[in-house]
Amino acid sequence: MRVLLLNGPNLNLLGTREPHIYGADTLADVEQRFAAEASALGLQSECFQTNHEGQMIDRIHAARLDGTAFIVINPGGWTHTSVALRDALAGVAIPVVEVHVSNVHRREAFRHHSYISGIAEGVIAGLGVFGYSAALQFVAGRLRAS
Ligand SMILES: O=C1C[C@@](O)(C(=O)O)C[C@@H](O)[C@@H]1O
Repeated sequence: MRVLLLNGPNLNLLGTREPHIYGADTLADVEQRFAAEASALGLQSECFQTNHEGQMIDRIHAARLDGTAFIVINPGGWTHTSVALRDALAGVAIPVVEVHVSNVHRREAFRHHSYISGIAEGVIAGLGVFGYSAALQFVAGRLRAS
């Protein structure tokens, strides 16, 4: 069973970007932990980050054909702007967990709306980078049950 971790724009800057909001862990830390935890749960995983919306949409389309059973995605700023990203996720019909490092609901009003939440199985926000691990635990339980 393969889980795909997707990170959108600016998440390559984790660890240096606004650390008071996003913490000190880098994207490499997050991806290494995700791969190790997935493997311990008996899951295959792949991690992908891009700052380019079209590349993200192409990666999501490819997931339809590469055996991806679940997508964990932090869509970054596209959360609040991208109908196209939502359509791509809905179009491939792979279940999705949406993760935000920060508590978007405690931040600026423009972060309160997500185009992704309406097509996600669940949403995690504000748990820091632990949110990725929490998502993975949920996914492992779901895949075990199926
Ligand atoms: O880039 C990001 C990161 C974020 O998705 C988060 O992980 O908290 C929250 C978004 O509002 C923001 O644009």
